[in-house]
This record gives sequence, C-alpha cells and structure tokens, in this order.
Amino acid sequence: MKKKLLFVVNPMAGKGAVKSQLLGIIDLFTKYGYTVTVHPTQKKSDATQIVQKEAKNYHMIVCCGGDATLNETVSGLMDCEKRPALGYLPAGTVNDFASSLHIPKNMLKAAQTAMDGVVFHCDVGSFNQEYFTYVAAFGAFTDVAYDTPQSFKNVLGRLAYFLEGIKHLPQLKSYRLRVETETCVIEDDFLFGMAANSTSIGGFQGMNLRDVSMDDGLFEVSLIKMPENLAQLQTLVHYLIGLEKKSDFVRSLKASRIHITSQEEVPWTLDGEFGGRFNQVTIENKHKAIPIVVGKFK
Ligand SMILES: Nc1ncnc2c1ncn2[C@@H]1O[C@H](COP(=O)(O)OP(=O)(O)OP(=O)(O)O)[C@@H](O)[C@H]1O
Repeated sequence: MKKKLLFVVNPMAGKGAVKSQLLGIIDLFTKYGYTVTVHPTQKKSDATQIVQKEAKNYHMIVCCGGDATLNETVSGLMDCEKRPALGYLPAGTVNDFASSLHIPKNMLKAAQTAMDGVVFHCDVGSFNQEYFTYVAAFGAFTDVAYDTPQSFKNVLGRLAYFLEGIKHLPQLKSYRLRVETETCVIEDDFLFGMAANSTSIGGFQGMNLRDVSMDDGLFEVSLIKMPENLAQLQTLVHYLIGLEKKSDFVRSLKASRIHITSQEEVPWTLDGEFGGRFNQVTIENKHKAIPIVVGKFK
C-alpha cells in the first residue's frame, strides 16, 4: 500500500509564494512514494479542523504557510491520539520557528527536508484551551507582529518588528501581575513577558534564547519590568537588540508550568497572532508532543 501524505497549504501566506512551487513540491513527495492529498486552507482555523478530522488517515502531514498555519496544524495534531510526523514548509515572512528547527527558508528545499530530514519530538505549549509552537507573549511589542504591514515586513524582515516596537515605546503600558511557576512566585509591574520555545523571537536577539532546547520540557520565560526613565529604557533596548548581555529590568527563568493572574485583562499573542485578553492564564509545556521532521542539526 502506498504511503499517504496530507499537504495542508495556506495559499495566501507570504503573498501566495507557494503557488509557483506547488507542482514541484507535489512531484517531490510523489517521488518519495507518497500519494498526496492537497488541502488549500479556505479560512482561519481550517488547517486545525482538517488535521483534527483527517490526520488519523495519513502517514505524514506537511503544512505550508506562515507561523499561524503551523500553529493551526499543530493545534489540530494535539487533538489527535496518534500523531503522524509533521513536515513544515515556511511561507511566511519571519518564520522564527523554522529557523530554530533548521528548516530551509526555500520551499522546495524545505520539502526535501520533510522527506529526508530527521524526526524531532518537539515541545508544544498549551495556553488555557489553545496551543502555541514557539511563543506566548503579552504586553508591549506583542501587537507588533500583527500590526506591522505585510509590505513593511517583507522589505525589512526581522528588523521591522523591532522598529515597529520602538514606535510604540512612548505609549508603553505595564501590568501588575502575579506569576507562579514550579520554582517561584513573582509579583511586579511588567511591560512585557513571554514563554518561548524557540531560539529567535521576532528578531530580538537578547532574552537568553541562544542555548534554548526545544525538547527539554521547559520554556524560557522572560519578564520585563517597567523602566522609570529614558536612560533605563535605553539600556533595556540595548539588551533587547543584543548589545548588552545583562539587564536589571529583565527577569529570565525556565519553567514547565506558569500561572499568571492580574486584576485587569492582559492582551496576549500566540505565535505572533492575537490570542485574546485574559486575567488568568495557565501555560504548560507538553513535552515532546509533536514529531516534526527537521534539518539534521542534532
Ligand atoms: N484561504 C485563506 N484566505 C485568507 N486567510 C487564510 C486562508 N487560509 C488561511 N488563512 C489564515 O491566514 C492567516 C495568516 O496565515 P499565515 O501566518 O500562515 O501567513 P502569513 O501571515 O503570510 O505569515 P506570517 O504571519 O508568518 O508572515 C492565518 O490566520 C490563517 O488561518
């Protein structure tokens, strides 16, 4: 019996970049012995629904799109009892997660990796009832990814996120939070916070993400306190862009479970998309939850 592959494609991602590559990609999968079913996603959450329903009938799932399509596909797989291997062809603008997993940016090369790469059992985050693959974040900067115009992102790439963030600095707002992990309880006013499972987030090079492992069952948690004046703000920005190694305003720790409560509702993003406003959030690391085919880096 031939192996069956479900290819979930967001035709709109990255300005429709996949369209000219589609035949070459399907041809490659076929050469590797797969019968390919292509599902072009029709709307938000379509990838989740098709994967929830169909994954059990396939030997492999490959998704193609930006970070949101990967998130939706992974969310669908998380609801399956048996999870087939997942391949990922990045078609978005920043593709933080693909870089972390050594998946090539070129779609045809990424398709080759999906066929002959290695299976890596990657951690996934649960966030209340949702999932994220590489980052859940709140506060300043978190609206940057979805506020930045597509054309601006394409021209400036990762730097766009940072520049857009700077624009928002004068309106910075902090949130009074109680953060509980398995090792500590912290109460303070925070400007920004994130639980990350990736070696690079939206172009920010700081935040202690360089020696991150994506299968250790732990998130890298960074919490940024509110600077009191411009000089302090400048040292913080230097830290965020990698010019300083330490910052008094950043608290970094590792945790597998994080519970955050606040009086007022805090806006969150999950993998760069708006995730809702909450005054209670529970984030848990689902250790080695997804078998994803990656470049040979281990
Ligand atoms: N046919 C479609 N038409 C419009 N939107 C779609 C369609 N299929 C999927 N979507 C939605 O498009 C949104 C963006 O998808 P995705 O992140 O994959 O692409 P992108 O925005 O180009 O990438 P990035 O954000 O990484 O630059 C997601 O919310 C997804 O659910």
